[in-house]
Amino acid sequence: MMGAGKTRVGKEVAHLMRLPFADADVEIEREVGMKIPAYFERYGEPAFREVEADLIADYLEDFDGIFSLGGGAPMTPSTQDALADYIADGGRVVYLDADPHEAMERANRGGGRPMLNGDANARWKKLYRQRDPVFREVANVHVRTRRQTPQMAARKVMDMITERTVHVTGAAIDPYDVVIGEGAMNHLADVLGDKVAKVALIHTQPVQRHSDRARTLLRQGGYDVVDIVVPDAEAGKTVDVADGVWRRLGDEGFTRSDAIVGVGGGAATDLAGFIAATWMRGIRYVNCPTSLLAMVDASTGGKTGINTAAGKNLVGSFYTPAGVLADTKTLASLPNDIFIEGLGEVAKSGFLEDTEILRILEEHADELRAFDGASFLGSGLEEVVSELIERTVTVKVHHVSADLKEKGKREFLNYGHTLGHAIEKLEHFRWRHGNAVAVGCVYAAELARQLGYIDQELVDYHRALLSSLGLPISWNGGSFEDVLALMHKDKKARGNMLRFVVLDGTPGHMIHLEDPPAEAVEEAFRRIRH
Ligand SMILES: NC(=O)c1ccc[n+]([C@@H]2O[C@H](COP(=O)([O-])OP(=O)(O)OC[C@H]3O[C@@H](n4cnc5c(N)ncnc54)[C@H](O)[C@@H]3O)[C@@H](O)[C@H]2O)c1
Ligand SMILES: O=C(O)C(=O)C[C@@H](O)[C@H](O)[C@H](O)COP(=O)(O)O
Repeated sequence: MMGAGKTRVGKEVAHLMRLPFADADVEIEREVGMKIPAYFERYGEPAFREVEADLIADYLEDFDGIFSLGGGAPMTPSTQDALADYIADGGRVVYLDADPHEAMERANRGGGRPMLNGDANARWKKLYRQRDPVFREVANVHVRTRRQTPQMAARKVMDMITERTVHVTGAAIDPYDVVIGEGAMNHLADVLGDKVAKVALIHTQPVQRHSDRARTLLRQGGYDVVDIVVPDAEAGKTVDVADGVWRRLGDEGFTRSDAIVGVGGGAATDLAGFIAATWMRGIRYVNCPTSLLAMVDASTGGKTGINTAAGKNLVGSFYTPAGVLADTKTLASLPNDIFIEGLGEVAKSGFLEDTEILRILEEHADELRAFDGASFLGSGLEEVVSELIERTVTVKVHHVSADLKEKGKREFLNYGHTLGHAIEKLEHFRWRHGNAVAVGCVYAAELARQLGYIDQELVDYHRALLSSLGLPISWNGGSFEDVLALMHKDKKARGNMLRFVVLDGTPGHMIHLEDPPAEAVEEAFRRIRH
């Protein structure tokens, strides 16, 4: 809208992002050789809109930078089409949604606006009623800037236009988005919506500073926040901890109009999702993953659960979140070893579907292995990691969308997990999940080679890639008998039949392997012991 600060904020964004800036009105005045009010006076609005639409079409084609449009421009149908094409090509169209009173006041102060001739405030309000729904429709980024300085608004715009979003949909899934980027957590209130009253913020102690931020955002959004700190890592994924949280929800009077927000690594988001799935048979929840592994895998797809004496993740439910906000700012506090662990699931997704992931991992192995949260934000590595998160989540979403309840295709996401979960259990969860999965992928590759599905070169490639990332490729813990017993309890097993997922030929081609010969299962195990 007029007075929203498009030029001022646009210039700030351009400055922050070191991009050129152009203002449609300034460019039109240059082109027609006169001021816009004079042009309106002489030729009328329709002629002006024509010039404007042509100029905008040219800029959308050729200009790489931040381009500020006049408030009336998106009302022209040809400009709406041009903006839709621009978005289809990956562009961002930002609706800068300012406080109406502030915008009106600014618009009047400037003067020289032909659209506000007469009673300026009444004209502004009328235009707002006409334009607001159109702006919402044509923009793919909606930035609310109430009570923000131009610098704050610019920072918010920059964060939001550099975000990546993966949309999740499919049979029996209420569609939701996985938003990846610095500041993604700012969407919390938008995702929870205005029907929710109370929010239980479930998190662990090591991510306190991130849950503090979530709490502030929730309170600003008008929610009543109940802070629930759970034991860290796998110690939080137990029935006793779940019981403690259920009691707390009962004491606080949580009903079906309330919600859960999970902040933390995969263990915390698995537990938070499980609580949401079970409390009153299901309430709304949003995940804010803070570890790489939780961002690329655990927070999305709706597998929620806890561990029991019988094994890892054996109790749980498929229960889809309302949204996932993977705020890369949180990675600044992530220790190096936990970051590297997350690369285990990233590599897994490369093997199973997206070979570009493997290429990126190879190219950036040294930087990834040396990850340091303190220097991560704003570094070149942040862009690489954001792309890896987006690609890995996309692989996950392909499988989840096609098969939420894991009847077939989704099982491919379990590459490396049949042995991986057994290792975790036998190591009493002192081994991190992603590390166990890395060894599990080498095991699955060895098994596939035993049975002639892949060649030695691909097995060697597994070892070379995973170790270049700092991931383990062998395990010398429990006995084969112990491992075998646990692999029989894997959720892919049927009756007494072991089932695995393995590669067939090359990365990107997964198959189910049912009841493989016992000698091959054991020989592959021998080969991961060094
Ligand atoms: N539901 C699923 O689809 C799915 C998928 C993959 C893994 N998982 C589960 O996820 C868990 C593994 O997740 P994980 O690797 O995140 O482990 P985790 O949750 O145990 O987190 C590892 C450690 O990192 C800390 N941490 C997390 N983010 C941090 C941050 N930004 N700064 C500082 N410390 C931080 C945690 O508090 C914890 O101490 C396992 O339980 C696994 O079974 C679930
Ligand atoms: O989402 C899935 O499906 C997966 O299998 C993803 C795995 O990477 C993840 O570790 C999951 O938690 C494993 O689930 P489980 O059913 O084998 O416990």
